[in-house]
Amino acid sequence: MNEVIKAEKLCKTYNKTPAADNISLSVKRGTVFGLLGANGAGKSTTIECILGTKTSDSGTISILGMNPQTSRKQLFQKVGVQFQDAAYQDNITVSELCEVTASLYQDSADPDKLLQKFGISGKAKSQIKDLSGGERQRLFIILALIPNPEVVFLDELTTGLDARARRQVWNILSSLKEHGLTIFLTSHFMDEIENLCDCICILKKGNIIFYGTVAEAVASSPYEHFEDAYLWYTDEEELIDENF
Ligand SMILES: Nc1ncnc2c1ncn2[C@@H]1O[C@H](COP(=O)(O)OP(=O)(O)OP(=O)(O)O)[C@@H](O)[C@H]1O
Repeated sequence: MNEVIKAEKLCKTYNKTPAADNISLSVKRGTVFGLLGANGAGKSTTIECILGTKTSDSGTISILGMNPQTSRKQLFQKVGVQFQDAAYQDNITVSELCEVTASLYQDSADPDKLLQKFGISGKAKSQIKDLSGGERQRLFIILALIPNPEVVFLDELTTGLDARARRQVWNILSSLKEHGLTIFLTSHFMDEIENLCDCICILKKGNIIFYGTVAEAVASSPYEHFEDAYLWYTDEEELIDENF
């Protein structure tokens, strides 16, 4: 099956305000899909509806050919999710958390190898509360990869990582993609999007305002650089100008 994620006419409203308004998207196996938009544009809402952790008001969703609402157990084994601000017991160590996570899956990856790959094997015995922001962020990506997932959702992928760690994460994800992993990510860093994404979708107030490749986004804008084009699509440039 080539189409790993398919959402059609997805709608979700909070107190009569649409957070996702008629969202349709499709993600092919072994590709990286980037969902972009300013704070509050509707990215998390869309992801949560796709994952089935939020119920959409209308529309249809399928992941790996399954309905996320009715096939939660099967999907749990095949879908990895990186949580932001996940609430973990603070006095648990990195290796304990990895082991507990691995025990939930039938075919888990070796946590020690992942810790090594992401450069935090030296922190295996550290408690979660003692990790730096960047180390926590890397740990959250590792936890999402422990299920050996077919598709992984990475929310604000490298927020808090230093330049070297970001490059390292990009390289690891590119190599996992080469091995067939499908990646659905959000990020506020346009260099990251340019580097990783095969296809992007830009949201504004719950609506899709651009869908296609980074090159197409630039070509359909008055700008030469993707970040300028992105700000143009989202009107963030105007907001910045107004503030000065
Ligand atoms: N549970 C909720 N109840 C009411 N409004 C909500 C709820 N969750 C989100 N919203 C609103 O829906 C809109 C979309 O929020 P969402 O979290 O999906 O945006 P986002 O693009 O993920 O933002 P960010 O980049 O800041 O994480 C926002 O206006 C937000 O305030």
